[in-house]
Amino acid sequence: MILLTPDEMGAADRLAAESGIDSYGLMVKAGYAVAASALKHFATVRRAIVLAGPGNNGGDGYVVARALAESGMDVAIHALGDPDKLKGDARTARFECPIEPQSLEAYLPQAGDLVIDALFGAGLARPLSGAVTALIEAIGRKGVPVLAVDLPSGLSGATGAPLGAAFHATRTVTFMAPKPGHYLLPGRDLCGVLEVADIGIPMRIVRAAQGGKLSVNSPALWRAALPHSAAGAHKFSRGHLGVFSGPAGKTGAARLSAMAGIRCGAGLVTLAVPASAEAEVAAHQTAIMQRRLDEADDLRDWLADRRLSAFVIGPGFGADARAREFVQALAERPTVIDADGISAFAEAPDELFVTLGRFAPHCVLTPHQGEFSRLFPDIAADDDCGKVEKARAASARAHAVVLYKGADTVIAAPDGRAAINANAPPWLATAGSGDVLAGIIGGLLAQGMEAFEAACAGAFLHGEAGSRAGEGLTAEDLPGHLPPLSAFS
Ligand SMILES: NC(=O)C1=CN([C@@H]2O[C@H](COP(=O)(O)OP(=O)(O)OC[C@H]3O[C@@H](n4cnc5c(N)ncnc54)[C@H](OP(=O)(O)O)[C@@H]3O)[C@@H](O)[C@H]2O)[C@H](O)CC1
Ligand SMILES: [K+]
Repeated sequence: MILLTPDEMGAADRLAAESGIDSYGLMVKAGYAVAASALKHFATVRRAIVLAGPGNNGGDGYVVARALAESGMDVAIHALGDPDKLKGDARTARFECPIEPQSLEAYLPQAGDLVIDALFGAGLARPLSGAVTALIEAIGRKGVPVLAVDLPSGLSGATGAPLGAAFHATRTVTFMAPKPGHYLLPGRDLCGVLEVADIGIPMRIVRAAQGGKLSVNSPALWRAALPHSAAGAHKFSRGHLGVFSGPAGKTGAARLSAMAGIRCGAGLVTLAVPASAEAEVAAHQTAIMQRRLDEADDLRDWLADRRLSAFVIGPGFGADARAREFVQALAERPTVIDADGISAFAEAPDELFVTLGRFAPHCVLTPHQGEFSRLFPDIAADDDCGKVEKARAASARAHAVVLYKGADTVIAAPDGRAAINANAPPWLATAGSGDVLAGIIGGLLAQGMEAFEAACAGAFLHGEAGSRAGEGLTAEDLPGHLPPLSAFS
């Protein structure tokens, strides 16, 4: 599913106008779509209160008010600012609406109301005023449901972060394509249930306006890149994944990665284990192979085996000089660099970026927020930048695919492609869950998938496994609940 930033949506509007599509017609369709949603989902409310802002979002609100009044609903409009100053389509909408707007201050929220939030949408430019903030709080205290037009007012459609206060909507109706702010947190929560209404801008125009190659993560993005298992495939033709274990007492994380890698189809998985942990790992594994590997020299010997097609390093490994040395040796081949593999470079991130820059972008970095801040402190601290832009900037700098974890995981490639993952159930945030994710991606890389597609597919499969395992899952449950890849091809 395509995502458009508010700027790209503006470009789509302009392209639509240039191709002769009437912009007021779009506003009317937008308003009627919101009214239809109100009638369908809030049938029992006593009256609808349209809060209308000074721009085209407000214009949509006047159309909603007219449409609801035509259907027999009791409707009032409360306008922010002077309605006589409305311009263009919003002015037309105001004068085609038979209901005279009252002031915003005159609205006192009552139980039984439905608030239609048409204050600000794509044009929000600064935090909401104190008066609007107080009204949002009063509406919240009364428990009045809110249906937001395009975006809950106060929320940035670009970043998913509120500029100050913002409405917490019950539902949001947006137009043509969702915006990043509908999927990134906390925006996703502030939107409530999201509806996308077709207001008649042709898809060719929507696509032409989409500069940034951003989508919601779904099988459509990576289905064609999935490894297909030919009936007679030899185990080596399905790839060989190497996973690096930590020392004795710290082997669980790598074992989880290894299990996930074999479950998602890698032909062979070998755990590379320091001598101190050999007995511990051997006591746990059956299908996974094991190899003693202590020093970087042992690693270089192992790398002479060209059939090793991908690696996972980081889970439980230890964030030390040895981790740096291993990552530097592994970067020539597709490798998932997770956890300690990332933190090991906290003092010298450029060392990692220079190493990764020597090769094609076939590695995947999987930082959570803390690890991201360690590796990209300046990008992490840029409050003007949303999570998508942060992941993109990090990916370009690191010459690797970056999977920036969280309940709204973002995957970005150095060429600008990006996807927001939205299928993770809340209970997926549990100890060891990230180790499983690293193993899934490693398993897909080992089977020859490109890094961006493997990371997107990995995040999606991880979310699916979490949903299938259900609430109360532990990370051990996840590999066994991975759907077969054939379910998506
Ligand atoms: N194709 C579509 O998606 C269509 C969308 N429509 C709707 O149009 C809005 C976007 O309309 P726009 O006029 O660009 O922007 P807004 O209505 O969201 O807001 C702009 C006005 O608000 C003022 N502003 C901004 N922030 C604040 C604030 N914090 N406090 C007070 N005033 C604010 C801004 O004033 P400036 O001084 O900054 O210029 C503008 O006056 C989109 O969201 C859809 O709902 C079309 O109707 C149909 C096609
Ligand atoms: K709004």
